[in-house]
Amino acid sequence: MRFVSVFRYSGVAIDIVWRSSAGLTIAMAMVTLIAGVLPAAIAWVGQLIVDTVVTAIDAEGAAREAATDALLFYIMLELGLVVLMTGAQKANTVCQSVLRALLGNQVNVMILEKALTLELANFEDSEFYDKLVRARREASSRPLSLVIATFDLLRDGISLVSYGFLLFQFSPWAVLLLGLAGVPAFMAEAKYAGEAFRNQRRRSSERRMQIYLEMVLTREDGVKEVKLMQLGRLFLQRYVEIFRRIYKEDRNLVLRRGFWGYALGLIASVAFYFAFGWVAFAAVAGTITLGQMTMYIAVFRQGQGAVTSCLTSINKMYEDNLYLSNLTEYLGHSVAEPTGDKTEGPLPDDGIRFENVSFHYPGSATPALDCINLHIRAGESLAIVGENGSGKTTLIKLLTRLYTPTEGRILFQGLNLQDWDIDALRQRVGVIFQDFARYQLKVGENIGVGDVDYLTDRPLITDAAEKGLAADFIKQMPTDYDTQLGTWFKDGKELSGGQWQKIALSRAFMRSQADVLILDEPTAAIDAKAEADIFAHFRELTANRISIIISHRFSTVRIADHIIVLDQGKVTEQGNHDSLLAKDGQYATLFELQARGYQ
Ligand SMILES: Nc1ncnc2c1ncn2[C@@H]1O[C@H](COP(=O)(O)OP(=O)(O)OP(=O)(O)O)[C@@H](O)[C@H]1O
Repeated sequence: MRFVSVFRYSGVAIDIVWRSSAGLTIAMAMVTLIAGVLPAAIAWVGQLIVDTVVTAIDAEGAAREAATDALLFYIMLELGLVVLMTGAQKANTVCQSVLRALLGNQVNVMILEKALTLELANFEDSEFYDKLVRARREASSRPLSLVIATFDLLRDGISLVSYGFLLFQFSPWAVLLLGLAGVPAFMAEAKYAGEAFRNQRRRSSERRMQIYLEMVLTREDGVKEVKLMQLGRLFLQRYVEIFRRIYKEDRNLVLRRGFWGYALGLIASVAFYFAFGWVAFAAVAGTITLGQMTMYIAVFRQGQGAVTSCLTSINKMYEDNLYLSNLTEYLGHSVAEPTGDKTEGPLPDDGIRFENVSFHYPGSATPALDCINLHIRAGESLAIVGENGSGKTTLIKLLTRLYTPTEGRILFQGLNLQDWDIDALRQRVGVIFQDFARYQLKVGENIGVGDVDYLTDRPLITDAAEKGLAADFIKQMPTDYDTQLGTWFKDGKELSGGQWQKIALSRAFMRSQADVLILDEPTAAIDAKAEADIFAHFRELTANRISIIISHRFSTVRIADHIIVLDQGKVTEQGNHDSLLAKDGQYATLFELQARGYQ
């Protein structure tokens, strides 16, 4: 039955909460139990009070005195129970506040730890990425909210059972009436909450588009084009259209839900006044005392309140389940086995070999790389040229094991990349991609992250900055290497595109120990003179290492020992600059085109 599904993730949520703090979870469970039983106990003592008052009115002498003593005792008892009850409620709120902070952190850490184990491909999968973003967005509230709703449901369940127990003494039919009167509203709520839950799930991609449009319209990197190309109205219109579609569905649901909630709520009211009359006439007939009458009426009213409260909890649980299903799917995502434990290869001087390597991006029909065979010898510099989309960056991604070849294998020092310990492999390879990171950190840290072991090694960082030609402009910054970069944080300095590239290049120069250094079009925004200087440094640094450069500038490419031309994922030509010119093929054509442009 669908209703049972509201409990589906309660176990998961309780487990997460338990791991945040076992003590607080137990405390919350105890408090729930107390808060569940006490209302019935309070109603029961209320009955004793009224009956004792009636006895005291009728009694005289010693009997009256005994009755007033008893009355005093019951009032004190009632007071004690009420104090306990409010204490339990307060303790519950306190536990929730403390747990909220602990739990938010716990869930966020779980999400981020998982993110560290994921592959690049996961981040490029839109649905999966959406799960990650949504999991993070509501991490601090949802698991606790589900636990609270579950506990509230239990508390109301316990209250209902204890009310039932009291009512049973009046008549089993009254218990049945209390139960049955709530059923229609219960069923309707379960149905509509379920529908709302499924709607939300189905709309996930529309919501994602809205979030994306919000981002483009409000973030600094999108705003420039939005203004200049006058895209604001268009995007806003799309945003509103999505809202309208969603709103229409939601409005219909809210109207139906409201109507049935009212209609079925009437059944509960009729049932209550029927019970009222029944109990009152029983009191008039003398089958129950005045105290019992007050108690049964209170119990019936509170019982109906508990039923309503159960409905609210179920409703919340559906929403929270949506979140938890997202979180557990994300956390349960199976991660490819970390392969390999070797920290060096059998042939240290063998360099890198691609043997019949092909690669398809997930869901793509055409291969991004098609049967690549390549040998990069130790100490050799390689340049890769080719048109946009020819597969240059993909080749680097395979070499750094961000992806695994679909066919063939890549060997480094005579050992298949898959057999390398991933950390050992990445220690040996330094790479700066064209879409390098611009960390909103200090300048020194932005360079130091090139080798985290030397994150704060100022002499090394200064040296790397000199080689990357960043040192000059860093010296002119307010607090040189301690200057905050970017616009996100206070006193942050924004850099020009070329300056950011120089920072990224300096980061590459931190990797002075790496065996392979790769620059993927890192100099596009850098002026020609600076580029020549940087490559002179790069050559110096990589004299005995493998260096790989992807560039569209032939002035850079021509100095490489070996050049390959990629075209639609295939190596179409290879050799050095002179031999490729002599071949008079694609390389020669591209070279001439560029050279002519400079004339
Ligand atoms: N993450 C990805 N998912 C799916 N396809 C991709 C992905 N990245 C690249 N591709 C596709 O793979 C092919 C090769 O892309 P790649 O980025 O390797 O080209 P490139 O030669 O580096 O191009 P450029 O000179 O523009 O940087 C392209 O057809 C591209 O559409």
